[in-house]
Amino acid sequence: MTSGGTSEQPVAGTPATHGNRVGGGLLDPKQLIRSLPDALRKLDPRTLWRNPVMFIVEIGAVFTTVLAVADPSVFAWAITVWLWLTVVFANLAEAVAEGRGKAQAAALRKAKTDTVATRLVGWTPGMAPNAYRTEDVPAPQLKLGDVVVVEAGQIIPGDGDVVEGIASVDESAITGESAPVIRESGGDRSAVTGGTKVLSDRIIVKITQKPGESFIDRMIALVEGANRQKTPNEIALNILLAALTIIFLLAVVTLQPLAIFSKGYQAAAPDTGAITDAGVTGVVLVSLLVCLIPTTIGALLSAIGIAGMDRLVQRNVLAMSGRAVEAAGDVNTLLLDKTGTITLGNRQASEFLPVEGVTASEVADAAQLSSLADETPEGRSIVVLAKNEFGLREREPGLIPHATFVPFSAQTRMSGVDLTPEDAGPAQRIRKGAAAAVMKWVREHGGHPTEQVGQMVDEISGIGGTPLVVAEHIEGQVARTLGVIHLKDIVKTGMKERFDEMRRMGIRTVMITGDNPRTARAIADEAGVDDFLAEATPEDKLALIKKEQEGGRLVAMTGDGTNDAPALAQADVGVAMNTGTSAAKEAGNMVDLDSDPTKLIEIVEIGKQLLITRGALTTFSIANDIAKYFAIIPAMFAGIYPSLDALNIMRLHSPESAILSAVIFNALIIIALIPLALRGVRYRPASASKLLSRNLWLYGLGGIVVPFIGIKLIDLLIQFIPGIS
Ligand SMILES: Nc1ncnc2c1ncn2[C@@H]1O[C@H](COP(=O)(O)OP(=O)(O)OP(=O)(O)O)[C@@H](O)[C@H]1O
Ligand SMILES: [K+]
Ligand SMILES: [Mg+2]
Repeated sequence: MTSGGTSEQPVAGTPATHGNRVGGGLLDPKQLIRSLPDALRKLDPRTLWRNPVMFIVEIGAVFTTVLAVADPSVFAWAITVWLWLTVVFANLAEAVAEGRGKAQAAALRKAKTDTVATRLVGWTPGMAPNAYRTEDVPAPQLKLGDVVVVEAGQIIPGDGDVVEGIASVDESAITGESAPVIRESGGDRSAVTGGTKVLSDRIIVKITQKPGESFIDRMIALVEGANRQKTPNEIALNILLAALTIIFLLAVVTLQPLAIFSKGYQAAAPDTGAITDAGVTGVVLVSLLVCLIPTTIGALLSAIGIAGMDRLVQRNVLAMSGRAVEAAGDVNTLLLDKTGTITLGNRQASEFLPVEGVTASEVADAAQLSSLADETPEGRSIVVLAKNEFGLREREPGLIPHATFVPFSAQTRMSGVDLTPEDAGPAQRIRKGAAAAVMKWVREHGGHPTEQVGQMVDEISGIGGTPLVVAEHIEGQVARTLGVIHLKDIVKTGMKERFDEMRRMGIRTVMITGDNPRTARAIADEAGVDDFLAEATPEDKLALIKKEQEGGRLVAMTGDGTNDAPALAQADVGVAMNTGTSAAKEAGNMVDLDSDPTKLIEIVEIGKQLLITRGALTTFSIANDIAKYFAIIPAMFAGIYPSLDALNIMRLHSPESAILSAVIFNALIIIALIPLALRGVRYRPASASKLLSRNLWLYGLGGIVVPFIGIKLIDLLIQFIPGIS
């Protein structure tokens, strides 16, 4: 059932005009307060142990609480309070990061209204509307493989693929984009999402979701961070942080005999709040430990990961795994398919070119006949052009007796029809498709494609068009080519600039297409990709990805078709277009709701930003801890070894105030860095080594200088607290 291909099809790639939830540089204090209950809940050791650094701080806080109760002092209680605050601040970072997805989850839940579906019983493709029965079932009861009909004004009851018809659909419930999109059977724009609304026409949809596993369900879980798992990189960093924690634990423990020995050796030295004849007090030991272990990055690590995912959601990209986001940051090669990705994708027939001895009308007639059951946009456009230019009637496929339609496949790269006339005349077979495929078919049936066909094919290819050769084989004769159909497709605007940007980021772009090498070259040149692969079958795409992945290189791929699915699954970053087929969406590890293939540039940027932010804050955290070491130790021991006084460059008020200041600074720096962790370090295209050295300087040096200033300022303030010596 062809509904005509003349409908205006919106251009994929219009960026979503989502509400700006990013916020400015500063953290809204209200956000902190709102997330406080969640942060307190996260104090539960059963959840906190997953974060080894903060878990140690919590154990330390429990320990100093016991000590402060047993032997109360202003100092002991002040330290205890600030240790607990350290853990709460860390939890707060994570809770705030998670909280940002909550509003969106609530909006998505609203889209999950329970509709009633009209299920078709005994339906087969091409069946007339009165040949099957319908029944009403509640949407949640739909099973995988059920077929439903959805008409204008109705909500689509579940995720699926359009198997018949074409409709405009309002997907704003999931994309936030109010412009309607076209969903149609046959092509690469067949997937529909439950909860979206059909605005016009009528479509038959085959349900592809299992009950309770809808796209919206998964989206909700995703934006809420419900099933977020640590990525391998995060786990590795956590192990490193845990190892550092153990090293510092040992360092602090060995400090004790040193302190006892020193105190005995320098018998004349007075007791201080930090060191007595019994050695360093428990409270001070814990404080030292907490200051030295990498609490800053330990507190912010998880928030950085969640924020990275969230930044993608804000760009209308759903990443199914954190690992994919990280991989995006390290991508070396980007593979894009041609039709619908680099070009607009509504390849339309524009001309029927006959070979000598054949009329254009004859080519049109054969082309139309062979396309009657062709549900691809190309096939439909051929039927429409033949009708408009030659007045050929649209023929219902069911009305032609003894016709067997041969559907298009990416492997054969042709489609057509086999006709057996009723009057027992010779059988006729018509094929149309990629030049190489059809010419091979002609030769296999005794024919010889003329040179003229080759010239026409080259001419169309040379200007970036897709030539479809039309051929016929009548029983008892040799096959012959009738002519060529010119399919026109347009390269999307702004592609060259985007690919230039990719090149600056160090990413190689490769276009892959099932089209012939000439067309491929013309489009590749116009779009400005680095390389291309033509006449690619799905297997070729997969093989290319595997080859690119050799030696540990990471490959990203965008695609929308079922024939892209194997490649999407193999790619390290597989971005499926939301408009694509369900198979493509299942295979990839990201879905772009805007169906904009150049979105990969932003995805790569966000991935890089995530990696850079994590690296920068790790550098800052470790530099920070080293600085604290030099702030506290001289202050502690200066009373015992007056000669150490030369090292005591910070001139802190007393050992006690030095330690308390360091603990307070250690806690406050977490809060101060939450906005940076959530927003991410700024990223501009540059080589990886340049970025690395720049960040080492900035965050390494900053990490050393900032605590000196911060601790000094806090020390100046707290010396006035009564009870602090
Ligand atoms: N409906 C059709 N009937 C016959 N031949 C077709 C049809 N659609 C496309 N073709 C031919 O088959 C070739 C391969 O199609 P395929 O969909 O695999 O790749 P493509 O659309 O050209 O490129 P891409 O991989 O970028 O989508 C096309 O280049 C075209 O020559
Ligand atoms: K620390
Ligand atoms: Mg295609």
